[in-house]
Amino acid sequence: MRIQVSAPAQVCTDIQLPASKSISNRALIINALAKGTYKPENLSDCDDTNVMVKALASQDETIDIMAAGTAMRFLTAFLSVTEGTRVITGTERMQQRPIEILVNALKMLGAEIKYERSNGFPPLRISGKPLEGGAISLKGNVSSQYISALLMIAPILKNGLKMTLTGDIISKPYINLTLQLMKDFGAEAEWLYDNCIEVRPKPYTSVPFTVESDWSAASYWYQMAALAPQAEIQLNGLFADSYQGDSKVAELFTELGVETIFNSKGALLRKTGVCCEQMEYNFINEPDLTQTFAVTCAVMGIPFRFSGLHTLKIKETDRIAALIAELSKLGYVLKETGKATLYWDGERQSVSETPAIKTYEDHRMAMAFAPACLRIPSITICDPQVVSKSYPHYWEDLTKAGFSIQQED
Ligand SMILES: O=C(O)C1=C[C@@H](OP(=O)(O)O)[C@@H](O)[C@H](O)C1
Ligand SMILES: C=C(OP(=O)(O)O)C(=O)O
Repeated sequence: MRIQVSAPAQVCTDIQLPASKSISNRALIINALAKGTYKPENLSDCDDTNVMVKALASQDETIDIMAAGTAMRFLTAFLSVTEGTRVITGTERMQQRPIEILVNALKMLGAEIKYERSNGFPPLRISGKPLEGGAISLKGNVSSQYISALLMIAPILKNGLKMTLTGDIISKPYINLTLQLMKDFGAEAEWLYDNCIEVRPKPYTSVPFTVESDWSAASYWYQMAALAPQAEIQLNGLFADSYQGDSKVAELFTELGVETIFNSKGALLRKTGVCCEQMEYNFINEPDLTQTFAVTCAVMGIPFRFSGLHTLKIKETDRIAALIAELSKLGYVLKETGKATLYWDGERQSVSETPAIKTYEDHRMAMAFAPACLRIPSITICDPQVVSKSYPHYWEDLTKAGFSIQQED
């Protein structure tokens, strides 16, 4: 299926964003480990959270988490300390996303995990049992989800956990998000040094918990505010003092002419008309914002240099290759250096007459490219249903904001 998206003359709207899937999935795991009496409130209704809810409720031998990286990694650790033998699997792409660093760390702690197909990749067969804990060391430069997964089970390990991370730590705000939620549920967990975290053996306590709106989802509305000739967008459920690292988007978009005014309902986005001439940023802490900024800058004609993109190749798709391929259809020639950097120096080429943007089973490709129609007559997005991974009502929200969405054959 494909849709053709075209833009309204201005974007003035009030949007209830989806809840954060990162927070939802952490709250669900921690609440299960706390044997919680309260159910976390305002859970996301996206695919990645739905698979987690289902996995935690089901007694089936096989758990299919589809495309949800957090569910795969968090449940691998959770099942290692939960009685019973289960097989955990996911989509074809999930079976290509590495998990060896996490599996090896869990095995060092005594876990029983076997690869069902290829070494280093899901599906996994896990036989859960109580683990002792202790000191481990693992790479911190591949996915922070491995670290979050280990941290969340640490309070219930007999000796707690002392974790040393090697290499440059990537996606650190997500590790801090995990520590924050753990503490909200009564855990004692702290950074001891820049590369070492200690978690005491102290069981979680069940507490009422409400999930915030998703700042990564908010980024597409910032994009619309930057690209629209006129815009005033109210995003509900966001907080200035957020748990999420992607709240950095508010500061970053000031460079692209959007200011944020926090109010009792959330954040109000307004145009300032003041933009930078070029943008340089290291996305090591906010990898999920890269597509938003690459598309926005290109379409605004702002050359950019984005570094710290090591992890983009192992996400829902190779996001660097996908950005280069799809932005070329809109006439922008992006280049990649060997050093995990993607840049655009202003080079243009002829535009496809009817650009149809492929989404490669990646929700963020669909969500980041659709707003480009604010600067071109219309854009076609292939397989638009991918947005359900994190933002199921994205197209409904665009329609509410005045965009026209036509299904193509
Ligand atoms: O812990 C999390 O909730 C996430 C961590 C990040 O992954 P990496 O740590 O693999 O970069 C991010 O890209 C993902 O969307 C969500
Ligand atoms: C990378 C992402 O998700 P995950 O790794 O959890 O599949 C994402 O949502 O952009």
